[in-house]
Amino acid sequence: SYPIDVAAIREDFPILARKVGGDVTTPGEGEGDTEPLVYLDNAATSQTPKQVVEAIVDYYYGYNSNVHRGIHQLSQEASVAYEQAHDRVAEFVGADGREEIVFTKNTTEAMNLVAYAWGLNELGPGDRIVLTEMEHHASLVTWQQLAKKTGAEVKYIRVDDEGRLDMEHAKELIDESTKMVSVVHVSNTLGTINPVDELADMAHEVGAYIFVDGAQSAPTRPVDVGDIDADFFAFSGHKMLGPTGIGVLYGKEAILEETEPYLYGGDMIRRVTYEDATWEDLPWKFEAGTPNIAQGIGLHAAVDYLDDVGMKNVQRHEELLSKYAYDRLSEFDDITIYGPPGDDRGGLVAFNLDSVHAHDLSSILNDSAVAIRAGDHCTQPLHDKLGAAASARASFYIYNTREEVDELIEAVDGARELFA
Ligand SMILES: Cc1ncc(COP(=O)(O)O)c(CN[C@@H](CS)C(=O)O)c1O
Repeated sequence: SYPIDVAAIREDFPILARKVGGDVTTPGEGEGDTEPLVYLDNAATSQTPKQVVEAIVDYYYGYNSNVHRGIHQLSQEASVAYEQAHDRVAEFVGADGREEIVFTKNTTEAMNLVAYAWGLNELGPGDRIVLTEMEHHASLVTWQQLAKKTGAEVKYIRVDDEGRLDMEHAKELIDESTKMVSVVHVSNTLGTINPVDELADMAHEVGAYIFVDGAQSAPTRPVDVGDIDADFFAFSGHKMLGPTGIGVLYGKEAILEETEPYLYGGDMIRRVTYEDATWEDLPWKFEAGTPNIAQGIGLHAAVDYLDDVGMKNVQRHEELLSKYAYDRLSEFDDITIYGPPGDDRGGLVAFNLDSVHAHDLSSILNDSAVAIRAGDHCTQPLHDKLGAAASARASFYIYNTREEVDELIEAVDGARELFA
């Protein structure tokens, strides 16, 4: 049975009562918007509950100020709130404390921070970076380009026909020359849930670090970075009920302590002379300039909201919806679904309807007020491997229902008839 009271949850998301189908040049519901929205693009970005918006409004109405600088009360209140947001996120992912939690713009920036603050100094010819064939461009392109700059080499763990990692191949690739293993926890295209704890052991056995891309896992299941033994773990606030403009890099304190910053400026320094500078304590050393304060406070509220729902309940809800969608899509022999079976995947299903290009399908579904994603989902090499220029993807979250999956199927049926 579904563990979440979706009707109650949906009350917290005004946008889910939206009607669509009208003019797109004027933002928000307007004339011609008559069809109730079915939002199934949560892997791209989730919706935002009132509680998060109100936390941000409270900040701007009540204690907006710059952090770590002013002595006046507003600045102290803003600083306390911003620091407590770090503490709350640390608790959410099982980090030891705020020293291990760097706020970034998003997952992409968190990846680049490690590549350029750690990788540029540590990697060179003869060193190996091990990725997987299912990596998102945020990690794949980042490490690929860093390898070009440093002379390191990149190797990709194979993905099998069911969309799972070939762990024998992983063992082969993760060798003594390996310095970094960067792997997506839950694939945003296949829905595959990777054995990141096993991969962490393999990396540590050869003295390498592991970077876990948690963009699709932190929002959708309990995460404990200690259990995984991740050296780095990244995720984005906008995929977990938070605002855009806030992401998180978790890093083991000892590693962050010995890593030089790569963005310089105010806030991240302790003492500056004309000759040199010394750095602020963690995590501030990695947060140069005025941070996204309101967004950090919004993320704090999002984490509180998710914890109230319960991450095990979030995971279960997603698994049930995803399996239901997988089973219903599997009823058709002209639909190709990518990734593992419906009972062994995260809360998303990427597929193609044989007779209809994914973009056309998405456009037709949009005509039925069903919002899904179509394209390569920032995994172009994976799509090349799948032999698909693009795919359609439905992705679910805590406010979606079985009835919405039925609407998806009905709209796909309609597209089939249109192109039959
Ligand atoms: C596994 C994974 N890793 C990194 C990112 C990047 O997150 P940012 O907040 O954009 O930095 C994403 C975001 N994937 C979106 C946009 S391509 C999707 O529709 O699938 C992701 O899914």
